[in-house]
Amino acid sequence: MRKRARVIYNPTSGREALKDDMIDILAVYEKAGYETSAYATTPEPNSARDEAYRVAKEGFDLIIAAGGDGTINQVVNGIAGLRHRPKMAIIPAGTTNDYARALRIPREDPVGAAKIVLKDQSIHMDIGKANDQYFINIAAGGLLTELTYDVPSQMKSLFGYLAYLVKGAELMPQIKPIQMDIKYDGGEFHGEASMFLLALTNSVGGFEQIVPDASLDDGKFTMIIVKSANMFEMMRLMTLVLNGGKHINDPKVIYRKTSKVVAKPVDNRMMINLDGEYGGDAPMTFKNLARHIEMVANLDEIPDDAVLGLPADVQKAEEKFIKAVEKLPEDEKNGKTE
Ligand SMILES: Nc1ncnc2c1ncn2[C@@H]1O[C@H](COP(=O)(O)OP(=O)(O)OP(=O)(O)O)[C@@H](O)[C@H]1O
Repeated sequence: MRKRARVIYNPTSGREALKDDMIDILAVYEKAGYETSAYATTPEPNSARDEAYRVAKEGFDLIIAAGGDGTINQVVNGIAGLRHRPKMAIIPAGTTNDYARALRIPREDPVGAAKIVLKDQSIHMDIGKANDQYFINIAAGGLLTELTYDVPSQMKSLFGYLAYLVKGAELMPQIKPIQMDIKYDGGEFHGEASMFLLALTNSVGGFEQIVPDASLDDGKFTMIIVKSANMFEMMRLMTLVLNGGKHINDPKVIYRKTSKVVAKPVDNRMMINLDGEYGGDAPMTFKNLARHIEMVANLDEIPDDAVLGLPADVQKAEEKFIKAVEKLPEDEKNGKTE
Protein backbone atom coordinates (compact mmCIF):
# COMPACT_ATOMS: atom_id res chain seq x y z
CA MET A 1 0.00 0.00 0.00
CA ARG A 2 1.22 3.51 -0.75
CA LYS A 3 2.22 5.65 2.19
CA ARG A 4 -0.36 8.28 3.17
CA ALA A 5 0.21 11.92 4.11
CA ARG A 6 -2.16 14.59 5.40
CA VAL A 7 -1.44 18.30 5.15
CA ILE A 8 -3.16 20.05 8.07
CA TYR A 9 -3.10 23.73 7.24
CA ASN A 10 -4.36 26.87 8.90
CA PRO A 11 -5.99 28.99 6.19
CA THR A 12 -5.88 32.07 8.44
CA SER A 13 -2.28 31.96 9.62
CA GLY A 14 0.28 34.64 8.80
CA ARG A 15 0.05 35.82 5.23
CA GLU A 16 -2.84 33.50 4.33
CA ALA A 17 -0.83 32.46 1.26
CA LEU A 18 -0.95 28.73 1.85
CA LYS A 19 -4.17 28.16 -0.07
CA ASP A 20 -2.68 29.48 -3.31
CA ASP A 21 0.25 27.09 -3.03
CA MET A 22 -1.68 24.01 -1.99
CA ILE A 23 -1.72 22.25 -5.40
CA ASP A 24 2.07 22.59 -5.65
CA ILE A 25 2.54 21.51 -2.03
CA LEU A 26 0.45 18.36 -2.55
CA ALA A 27 2.47 17.56 -5.70
CA VAL A 28 5.72 17.68 -3.69
CA TYR A 29 4.55 15.05 -1.21
CA GLU A 30 3.15 12.90 -4.06
CA LYS A 31 6.60 13.05 -5.64
CA ALA A 32 8.08 11.94 -2.32
CA GLY A 33 5.93 8.81 -2.52
CA TYR A 34 2.93 9.75 -0.39
CA GLU A 35 -0.73 9.67 -1.39
CA THR A 36 -1.51 13.14 -0.06
CA SER A 37 -4.64 15.04 0.96
CA ALA A 38 -5.23 18.35 2.70
CA TYR A 39 -7.37 19.49 5.63
CA ALA A 40 -8.08 23.16 6.38
CA THR A 41 -8.35 23.86 10.10
CA THR A 42 -11.52 25.53 11.39
CA PRO A 43 -12.14 28.19 14.05
CA GLU A 44 -12.87 25.47 16.64
CA PRO A 45 -10.10 25.68 19.24
CA ASN A 46 -8.53 22.24 18.67
CA SER A 47 -9.34 21.35 15.09
CA ALA A 48 -5.69 20.75 14.06
CA ARG A 49 -5.12 18.60 17.14
CA ASP A 50 -8.24 16.51 16.56
CA GLU A 51 -7.52 15.93 12.89
CA ALA A 52 -3.93 14.91 13.66
CA TYR A 53 -5.19 12.44 16.26
CA ARG A 54 -7.74 11.01 13.80
CA VAL A 55 -5.30 10.41 10.94
CA ALA A 56 -2.61 9.02 13.26
CA LYS A 57 -5.16 6.51 14.53
CA GLU A 58 -5.97 5.64 10.91
CA GLY A 59 -2.34 4.76 10.35
CA PHE A 60 -1.20 7.71 8.20
CA ASP A 61 2.55 7.83 7.71
CA LEU A 62 3.20 11.58 7.57
CA ILE A 63 1.43 14.67 8.90
CA ILE A 64 2.46 18.06 7.58
CA ALA A 65 1.61 20.93 9.93
CA ALA A 66 1.27 24.06 7.80
CA GLY A 67 0.70 27.29 9.68
CA GLY A 68 2.21 29.10 12.64
CA ASP A 69 3.88 27.53 15.68
CA GLY A 70 0.37 27.21 17.17
CA THR A 71 -0.63 24.76 14.45
CA ILE A 72 2.55 22.69 14.93
CA ASN A 73 1.91 22.63 18.68
CA GLN A 74 -1.63 21.35 18.10
CA VAL A 75 -0.57 18.59 15.70
CA VAL A 76 2.05 17.44 18.21
CA ASN A 77 -0.61 17.47 20.94
CA GLY A 78 -2.80 15.26 18.72
CA ILE A 79 -0.20 12.52 18.25
CA ALA A 80 2.25 12.70 21.16
CA GLY A 81 0.25 10.43 23.44
CA LEU A 82 -0.13 7.66 20.82
CA ARG A 83 1.94 4.56 20.31
CA HIS A 84 1.90 5.01 16.51
CA ARG A 85 3.16 8.51 15.92
CA PRO A 86 3.39 9.45 12.25
CA LYS A 87 6.43 11.30 11.02
CA MET A 88 5.86 15.07 10.87
CA ALA A 89 6.88 17.85 8.54
CA ILE A 90 6.25 21.56 8.85
CA ILE A 91 5.47 24.34 6.43
CA PRO A 92 5.87 27.63 8.29
CA ALA A 93 3.30 30.33 7.62
CA GLY A 94 3.08 32.18 10.94
CA THR A 95 4.73 35.32 12.22
CA THR A 96 7.62 34.06 14.36
CA ASN A 97 8.11 30.50 13.05
CA ASP A 98 10.58 29.59 15.78
CA TYR A 99 10.34 25.90 15.08
CA ALA A 100 11.09 26.24 11.37
CA ARG A 101 14.11 28.38 12.25
CA ALA A 102 15.45 25.61 14.49
CA LEU A 103 14.91 22.94 11.81
CA ARG A 104 16.30 25.22 9.08
CA ILE A 105 13.11 25.02 7.02
CA PRO A 106 12.62 27.97 4.59
CA ARG A 107 10.29 30.52 6.16
CA GLU A 108 9.29 32.63 3.18
CA ASP A 109 8.62 29.91 0.64
CA PRO A 110 5.93 27.31 1.47
CA VAL A 111 6.63 25.11 -1.59
CA GLY A 112 10.37 25.27 -0.83
CA ALA A 113 9.61 24.25 2.76
CA ALA A 114 7.62 21.25 1.47
CA LYS A 115 10.50 20.24 -0.80
CA ILE A 116 12.75 19.57 2.20
CA VAL A 117 10.96 16.18 2.39
CA LEU A 118 12.70 15.19 -0.86
CA LYS A 119 16.05 15.27 0.95
CA ASP A 120 14.84 12.39 3.10
CA GLN A 121 16.41 13.78 6.27
CA SER A 122 14.82 13.87 9.70
CA ILE A 123 15.53 14.37 13.40
CA HIS A 124 13.87 12.58 16.28
CA MET A 125 12.97 15.70 18.23
CA ASP A 126 12.62 16.01 21.98
CA ILE A 127 9.30 17.49 23.08
CA GLY A 128 8.08 18.62 26.49
CA LYS A 129 5.16 17.45 28.60
CA ALA A 130 3.70 20.00 31.03
CA ASN A 131 1.25 18.18 33.30
CA ASP A 132 -0.94 16.66 30.56
CA GLN A 133 -0.17 19.02 27.67
CA TYR A 134 2.71 18.84 25.23
CA PHE A 135 4.91 21.65 23.99
CA ILE A 136 7.45 21.80 21.20
CA ASN A 137 9.64 24.76 22.00
CA ILE A 138 9.11 26.85 25.12
CA ALA A 139 7.55 26.68 28.55
CA ALA A 140 7.87 29.75 30.74
CA GLY A 141 6.51 31.28 33.90
CA GLY A 142 6.79 34.51 35.84
CA LEU A 143 5.40 38.00 35.59
CA LEU A 144 7.42 38.93 32.55
CA THR A 145 5.86 36.11 30.58
CA GLU A 146 2.38 37.06 31.78
CA LEU A 147 2.77 40.38 30.06
CA THR A 148 2.80 38.57 26.74
CA TYR A 149 -0.88 37.75 27.10
CA ASP A 150 -1.77 41.43 26.89
CA VAL A 151 0.34 42.38 23.89
CA PRO A 152 -0.66 42.32 20.24
CA SER A 153 -0.22 38.95 18.52
CA GLN A 154 2.85 39.96 16.52
CA MET A 155 4.57 40.65 19.86
CA LYS A 156 3.47 37.35 21.35
CA SER A 157 6.84 35.67 21.07
CA LEU A 158 8.50 35.49 24.40
CA PHE A 159 11.07 38.18 23.87
CA GLY A 160 9.54 39.95 20.92
CA TYR A 161 7.63 42.09 23.37
CA LEU A 162 10.76 43.78 24.69
CA ALA A 163 10.43 46.46 22.05
CA TYR A 164 6.86 46.85 23.17
CA LEU A 165 7.93 47.16 26.78
CA VAL A 166 10.32 49.92 25.92
CA LYS A 167 7.46 51.84 24.35
CA GLY A 168 4.93 50.92 26.98
CA ALA A 169 6.57 52.53 29.99
CA GLU A 170 3.29 52.27 31.87
CA LEU A 171 3.86 48.52 32.09
CA MET A 172 7.18 48.85 33.89
CA PRO A 173 5.78 48.80 37.41
CA GLN A 174 4.26 45.39 36.57
CA ILE A 175 7.67 43.85 36.11
CA LYS A 176 7.89 42.65 39.65
CA PRO A 177 9.68 39.42 40.48
CA ILE A 178 7.65 36.69 42.17
CA GLN A 179 8.53 34.02 44.71
CA MET A 180 8.94 30.63 43.12
CA ASP A 181 10.21 27.20 43.89
CA ILE A 182 11.85 25.40 40.96
CA LYS A 183 13.23 21.87 41.31
CA TYR A 184 15.45 20.59 38.51
CA ASP A 185 17.92 17.72 37.97
CA GLY A 186 20.45 18.00 40.76
CA GLY A 187 19.27 21.31 42.19
CA GLU A 188 16.57 23.63 43.44
CA PHE A 189 15.91 27.36 43.25
CA HIS A 190 13.84 28.94 45.95
CA GLY A 191 13.42 32.69 45.89
CA GLU A 192 12.40 35.71 43.89
CA ALA A 193 12.71 35.47 40.14
CA SER A 194 11.51 37.52 37.23
CA MET A 195 10.95 34.48 35.09
CA PHE A 196 11.93 30.94 34.30
CA LEU A 197 12.14 29.44 30.86
CA LEU A 198 12.52 25.92 29.50
CA ALA A 199 13.63 25.69 25.90
CA LEU A 200 13.78 22.72 23.56
CA THR A 201 15.47 24.45 20.65
CA ASN A 202 17.81 27.40 20.28
CA SER A 203 15.09 29.41 18.58
CA VAL A 204 13.26 31.45 21.21
CA GLY A 205 11.10 34.34 20.08
CA GLY A 206 13.20 34.86 16.97
CA PHE A 207 16.50 34.98 18.87
CA GLU A 208 19.11 32.26 18.46
CA GLN A 209 21.39 33.44 21.25
CA ILE A 210 19.13 33.00 24.26
CA VAL A 211 19.97 29.28 24.29
CA PRO A 212 23.24 29.21 22.38
CA ASP A 213 23.98 25.52 22.97
CA ALA A 214 20.57 23.82 22.61
CA SER A 215 20.61 20.26 21.38
CA LEU A 216 17.41 19.10 19.69
CA ASP A 217 17.59 15.46 20.73
CA ASP A 218 19.55 15.12 23.98
CA GLY A 219 16.51 14.51 26.20
CA LYS A 220 17.14 17.74 28.12
CA PHE A 221 15.56 21.16 28.43
CA THR A 222 17.76 24.19 28.64
CA MET A 223 16.49 25.93 31.77
CA ILE A 224 17.01 29.64 32.34
CA ILE A 225 15.98 31.31 35.59
CA VAL A 226 16.31 35.08 35.66
CA LYS A 227 16.66 36.02 39.31
CA SER A 228 14.90 39.10 40.50
CA ALA A 229 15.72 41.74 37.90
CA ASN A 230 14.31 45.17 37.25
CA MET A 231 13.70 46.58 33.79
CA PHE A 232 17.18 48.05 33.58
CA GLU A 233 18.75 44.71 34.48
CA MET A 234 16.54 42.89 31.95
CA MET A 235 17.73 45.24 29.23
CA ARG A 236 21.33 44.66 30.30
CA LEU A 237 20.77 40.89 30.08
CA MET A 238 19.21 41.25 26.63
CA THR A 239 22.30 43.15 25.53
CA LEU A 240 24.44 40.27 26.74
CA VAL A 241 22.17 37.86 24.82
CA LEU A 242 22.64 39.82 21.61
CA ASN A 243 26.34 40.02 22.31
CA GLY A 244 26.90 36.35 21.61
CA GLY A 245 24.98 34.62 24.39
CA LYS A 246 27.10 36.01 27.25
CA HIS A 247 24.11 36.07 29.64
CA ILE A 248 24.57 32.40 30.51
CA ASN A 249 27.39 33.20 32.93
CA ASP A 250 25.75 36.25 34.49
CA PRO A 251 25.18 36.09 38.27
CA LYS A 252 21.52 37.04 37.73
CA VAL A 253 20.99 33.95 35.59
CA ILE A 254 20.83 30.24 36.40
CA TYR A 255 21.50 28.29 33.21
CA ARG A 256 21.22 24.47 33.35
CA LYS A 257 20.40 21.36 31.34
CA THR A 258 17.67 19.27 32.95
CA SER A 259 15.26 16.53 31.94
CA LYS A 260 12.62 17.31 34.55
CA VAL A 261 11.41 20.46 36.33
CA VAL A 262 8.78 21.02 38.98
CA ALA A 263 7.69 24.66 39.25
CA LYS A 264 5.61 25.98 42.13
CA PRO A 265 4.61 29.52 42.98
CA VAL A 266 4.93 30.65 46.59
CA ASP A 267 1.93 32.75 47.71
CA ASN A 268 1.21 33.93 44.16
CA ARG A 269 -0.52 32.87 41.05
CA MET A 270 1.97 31.71 38.42
CA MET A 271 0.63 31.47 34.87
CA ILE A 272 2.52 29.17 32.52
CA ASN A 273 3.14 30.00 28.90
CA LEU A 274 3.48 26.99 26.57
CA ASP A 275 4.74 27.75 23.06
CA GLY A 276 3.50 31.33 23.35
CA GLU A 277 -0.01 30.62 24.65
CA TYR A 278 -1.45 30.47 28.16
CA GLY A 279 -1.12 26.83 29.25
CA GLY A 280 -2.60 26.84 32.78
CA ASP A 281 -1.32 27.74 36.23
CA ALA A 282 1.61 26.24 38.19
CA PRO A 283 2.25 24.02 40.12
CA MET A 284 3.38 22.21 37.03
CA THR A 285 5.69 19.30 36.29
CA PHE A 286 7.68 19.44 33.06
CA LYS A 287 9.19 16.31 31.58
CA ASN A 288 11.37 16.03 28.52
CA LEU A 289 10.19 13.21 26.24
CA ALA A 290 13.42 12.34 24.49
CA ARG A 291 13.41 11.83 20.73
CA HIS A 292 9.64 11.51 20.75
CA ILE A 293 8.59 12.88 17.34
CA GLU A 294 10.38 12.30 14.05
CA MET A 295 10.42 15.57 12.10
CA VAL A 296 11.50 16.20 8.56
CA ALA A 297 14.47 18.57 8.87
CA ASN A 298 17.04 20.29 6.76
CA LEU A 299 19.79 18.34 8.45
CA ASP A 300 22.62 19.62 6.24
CA GLU A 301 22.00 23.15 7.52
CA ILE A 302 21.72 22.36 11.23
CA PRO A 303 24.95 22.77 13.20
CA ASP A 304 26.43 19.36 14.06
CA ASP A 305 26.47 20.01 17.79
CA ALA A 306 22.70 20.63 17.84
CA VAL A 307 21.94 17.02 16.94
CA LEU A 308 23.25 13.96 18.72
CA GLY A 309 21.65 11.62 16.23
CA LEU A 310 22.10 8.63 18.50
CA PRO A 311 19.35 6.04 18.64
CA ALA A 312 17.65 6.12 22.05
CA ASP A 313 19.03 2.70 23.06
CA VAL A 314 22.61 3.77 22.33
CA GLN A 315 22.00 6.92 24.37
CA LYS A 316 20.67 4.88 27.30
CA ALA A 317 23.66 2.55 27.10
CA GLU A 318 25.98 5.56 27.20
CA GLU A 319 24.20 7.00 30.23
CA LYS A 320 24.44 3.65 32.04
CA PHE A 321 28.13 3.49 31.22
CA ILE A 322 28.75 7.00 32.57
CA LYS A 323 26.83 6.20 35.77
CA ALA A 324 28.77 2.95 36.22
CA VAL A 325 32.06 4.80 35.80
CA GLU A 326 30.99 7.39 38.36
CA LYS A 327 30.45 4.63 40.91
CA LEU A 328 33.92 3.14 40.45
CA PRO A 329 36.55 3.80 43.12
CA GLU A 330 38.79 6.77 42.23
CA ASP A 331 41.78 4.60 41.25
CA GLU A 332 39.84 2.52 38.78
CA LYS A 333 38.35 5.63 37.19
CA ASN A 334 41.87 6.74 36.39
CA GLY A 335 42.66 3.42 34.76
CA LYS A 336 44.58 1.85 37.69
CA THR A 337 43.02 -1.53 38.34
CA GLU A 338 45.35 -3.06 40.95
N1 LIG B 1 -10.21 28.49 9.92
C1 LIG B 1 -9.85 29.18 10.99
N2 LIG B 1 -10.46 30.33 11.32
C2 LIG B 1 -10.10 31.05 12.40
N3 LIG B 1 -9.10 30.68 13.24
C3 LIG B 1 -8.42 29.55 12.98
C4 LIG B 1 -8.76 28.75 11.84
N4 LIG B 1 -7.91 27.69 11.83
C5 LIG B 1 -7.11 27.82 12.92
N5 LIG B 1 -7.41 28.92 13.60
C6 LIG B 1 -6.74 29.40 14.84
O1 LIG B 1 -5.41 29.81 14.52
C7 LIG B 1 -4.58 29.67 15.69
C8 LIG B 1 -3.25 29.07 15.33
O2 LIG B 1 -2.56 30.00 14.56
P1 LIG B 1 -1.13 29.66 14.00
O3 LIG B 1 -0.17 29.54 15.10
O4 LIG B 1 -1.20 28.55 13.01
O5 LIG B 1 -0.85 30.94 13.10
P2 LIG B 1 -0.46 32.42 13.48
O6 LIG B 1 -1.21 32.81 14.70
O7 LIG B 1 -0.58 33.23 12.24
O8 LIG B 1 1.06 32.25 13.74
P3 LIG B 1 1.93 32.83 14.91
O9 LIG B 1 1.56 32.02 16.11
O10 LIG B 1 3.33 32.62 14.46
O11 LIG B 1 1.54 34.27 15.00
C9 LIG B 1 -5.37 28.79 16.64
O12 LIG B 1 -5.81 29.61 17.70
C10 LIG B 1 -6.53 28.28 15.83
O13 LIG B 1 -7.68 28.05 16.61
